[in-house]
Amino acid sequence: MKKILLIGTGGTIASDVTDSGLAPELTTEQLLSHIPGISDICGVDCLQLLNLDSTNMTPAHWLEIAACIRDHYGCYDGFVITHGTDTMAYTAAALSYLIQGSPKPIVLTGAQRPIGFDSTDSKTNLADAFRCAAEDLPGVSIVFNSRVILGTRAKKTRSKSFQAFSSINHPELGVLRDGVLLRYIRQDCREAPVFYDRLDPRVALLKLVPGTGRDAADFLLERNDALIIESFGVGGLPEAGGFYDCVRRWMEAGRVVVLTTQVENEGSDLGVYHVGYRLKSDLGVLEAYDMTTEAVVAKLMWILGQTRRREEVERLFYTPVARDILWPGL
Ligand SMILES: NC(=O)C[C@H](N)C(=O)O
Repeated sequence: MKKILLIGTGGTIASDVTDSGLAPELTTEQLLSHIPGISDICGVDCLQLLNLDSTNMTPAHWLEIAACIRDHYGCYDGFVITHGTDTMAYTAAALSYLIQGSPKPIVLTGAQRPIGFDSTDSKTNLADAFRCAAEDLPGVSIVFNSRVILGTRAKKTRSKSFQAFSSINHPELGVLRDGVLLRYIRQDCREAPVFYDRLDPRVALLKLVPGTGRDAADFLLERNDALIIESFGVGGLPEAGGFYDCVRRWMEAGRVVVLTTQVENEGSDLGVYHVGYRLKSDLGVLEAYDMTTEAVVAKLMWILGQTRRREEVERLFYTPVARDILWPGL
């Protein structure tokens, strides 16, 4: 029987009612006690790493989770991480860069309703996560509402209903039907994973609204090593307001600027319109293409944790990791 390590980090799944709203209180042992049939699926050891609402999760916590998996990697066949849904897609992306090519499953799950509630998605999601962790499902994925989503492609697209996550610009890896995993795609993996233990958290995100001027970009670029600008449509920057000068100046000062889009599906294509064309051809900004913003954030933190050399940053950014970027022109 497969041996799985359950790593608890908090979230709604582990939450209980308090005077000031739901808060994570349950331990991993208490979570497991809600899945009486678990011994038919796999053997489980419990490890309580954190107990946080995922709003409080930081890049330092991502490093802690990755280090925990590295420390226990040899002793288990797979890993289940219970996590809040609000920032689960960021953690899944971060783990995809911090633990590359894992032949063993690293499965994140959580819930929209606490495990102790009469109506809850917690039990199904947790049992399904164990089923997946005990299968041949390499790499980092999110198992939620009977779907398996690649760690680099997940996005929380519903704040309340059970179908909380979507797979963006990539098919789902599989589905669970009556507790059986039907795997559509098997992620590539190596014989042994490559672990990383450094991130640069100085990565900021600016979402444009019509009329946004350069002040906000200047403010963020002064204080960070990279800025992701979520612009409109296939991408571009407003021609009024000094954005081009702002980006040029900060790139000359060594900052990394990435253009992406606020549109959820199909990604950027900066060369199409005049408002985007020069950004690439003259200034050399990077563009996200079909990557999720969550993956861009985590990838930049991972890259800048290793190097500041411009050509190396660019090479790593456009090199696919766990199918995070699949733009045909690359
Ligand atoms: N459904 C959830 O888990 C939401 C919770 N606020 C969290 O992200 O920790």
